[in-house]
Amino acid sequence: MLELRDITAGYDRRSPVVRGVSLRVADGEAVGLLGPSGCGKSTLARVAALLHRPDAGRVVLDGEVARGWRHCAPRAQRTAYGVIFQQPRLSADPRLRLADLIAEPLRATGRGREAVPRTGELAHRVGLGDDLLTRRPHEVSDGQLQRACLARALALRPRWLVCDEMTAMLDASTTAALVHVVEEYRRESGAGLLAVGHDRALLTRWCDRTVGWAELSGADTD
Ligand SMILES: Nc1ncnc2c1ncn2[C@@H]1O[C@H](COP(=O)(O)OP(=O)(O)OP(=O)(O)O)[C@@H](O)[C@H]1O
Repeated sequence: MLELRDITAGYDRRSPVVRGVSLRVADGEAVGLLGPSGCGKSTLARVAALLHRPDAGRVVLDGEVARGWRHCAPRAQRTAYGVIFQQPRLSADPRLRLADLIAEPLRATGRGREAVPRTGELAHRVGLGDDLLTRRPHEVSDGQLQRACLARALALRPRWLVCDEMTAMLDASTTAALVHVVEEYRRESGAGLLAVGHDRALLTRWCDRTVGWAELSGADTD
């Protein structure tokens, strides 16, 4: 279970963007979080993935209260997540070839020896041809780079996926392909999913249930 308990978070303690929000994602469940632009969905998603320390409240991951954030999170908790953001160019090191980008989490956790076979397998899973793996981010399209970012997110076989507007920049066929990859992975691994977005039709189709920001926060938006 991934639990967000009474989370207050933001960038200025005097005016938090997330106020007293609670949300649970059960093991293996896919929850869609809908809300208008700027309401705080990404901030909450980053808190859920231990990437942003909340001002108040708790994140409880598989029964354990999270006490560290970003690089200070315990490795077992950090590596329990695969996170995919809206803009792949902001989350990809421009110097890395796609193969190295995909293998980054393996190398960072001392599993570099698995990198070559796993990279091939992951690239195949997300539909990236071998010819693209030697290119750098500026030499591929947004959709191709997002495929690589999804492969990277799956590299450590996470128990939880957090997709923050993963498909917002993509066309319909790439969107369908990436959602399919996530669902295929979830079927075989039992991973849970928190998918954030503002496309109601997509999230309703994709997730077991969707919740609106207003239901979480009592705000009158959504
Ligand atoms: N690093 C930051 N520093 C200061 N304010 C920020 C920062 N990131 C986001 N904000 C502000 O926090 C609020 C919530 O932003 P957030 O990105 O969480 O919203 P969102 O619901 O995900 O929006 P969108 O759907 O447009 O991505 C916005 O008003 C935004 O301007």
